[in-house]
Amino acid sequence: MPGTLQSIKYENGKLEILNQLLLPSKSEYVAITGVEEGWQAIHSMKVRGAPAIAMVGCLSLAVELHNEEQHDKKVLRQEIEGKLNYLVSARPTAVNMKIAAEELIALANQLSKDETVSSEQMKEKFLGQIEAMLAKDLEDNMAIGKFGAKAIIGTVKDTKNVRIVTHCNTGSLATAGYGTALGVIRSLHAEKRLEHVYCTETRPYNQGARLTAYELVHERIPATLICDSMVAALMRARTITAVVVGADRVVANGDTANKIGTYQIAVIARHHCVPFYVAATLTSIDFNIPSGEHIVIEERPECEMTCIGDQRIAASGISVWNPAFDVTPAELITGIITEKGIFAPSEIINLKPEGNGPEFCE
Ligand SMILES: CSC[C@@H](O)[C@@H](O)C(=O)COP(=O)(O)O
Repeated sequence: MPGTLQSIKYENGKLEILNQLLLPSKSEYVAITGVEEGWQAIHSMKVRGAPAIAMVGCLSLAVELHNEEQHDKKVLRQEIEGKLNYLVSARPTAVNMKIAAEELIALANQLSKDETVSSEQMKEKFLGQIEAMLAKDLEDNMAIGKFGAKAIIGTVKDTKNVRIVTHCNTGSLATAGYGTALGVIRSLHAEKRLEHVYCTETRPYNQGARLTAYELVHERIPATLICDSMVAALMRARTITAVVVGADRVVANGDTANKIGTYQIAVIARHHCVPFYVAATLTSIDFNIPSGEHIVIEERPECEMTCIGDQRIAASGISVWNPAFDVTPAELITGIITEKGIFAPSEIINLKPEGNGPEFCE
């Protein structure tokens, strides 16, 4: 079993990512030497998971800027804006890259107007900001882990241990480290309150079977893999304390886009009276979108469903619908676990920073 869970390595203008297409059988890093390779790595899913996508995108720009000399601040500003907007286009559903791009473009605008800042200083401050994002994501994930574990432990009597269901991959591989939903599971395990975690395969791309299972085995967390279609049977057969999943985009009314299959798990959880939590950093919240029906859902190639590796498993000639994400409506979500604490979906709007985005009414 390969020995590392660090998906992103960055130092001094050098970026390497763990090629997640090869996991779990091979642990191989690939160098990303600029924005074009960053875009390709995101698009081809060598790196995936909303926070990791944003970090690799921004760091691929950092690599390019690090290695170039630019004496004109206006040209630098234009280059930054153009390349960040290009990176946003690599995958449509996760919002983190878009939010990071907006923040960095605002910083570039401000620095380019500031006459006390030279082009070299502008570049340095800009690169410093990108590097700080990596550290902040890790810190935020640890806070999510603590808040989530405390809330879930609070729902059980005495010192009873908990059983969790999770979907897709939200761990170290999808973030700067530790993870969001998987961070909550890690924290429960660290506090010795986790009896067992059930991770779904996450058809058709199998992030659960390939990546989450890999992380859980690596961390020696007691875990069992199930097919996505087994969640209802599991909830009937065993007492499940809570479901915890991640998010690619949380919108203003608390509706949440996440990996395809999340919605059906939320429906099943409601039927079985199992609390359903979404764990996400504030960088996954899109206040500009009023409700889930407006979220653009990425559709992936047919072959991801019809084949396993090179082997075709579906009857040839059958048509295929392969949306990569679905939307869980706010009313099925018990709480959204963030680095600032746990909020009901209806409270998410209160986290909106002053002046961020248009006002809308529903
Ligand atoms: C902390 S990662 C949260 C989500 O991005 C994750 O659950 C997910 O849906 C990832 O989808 P992917 O298609 O693998 O990028």
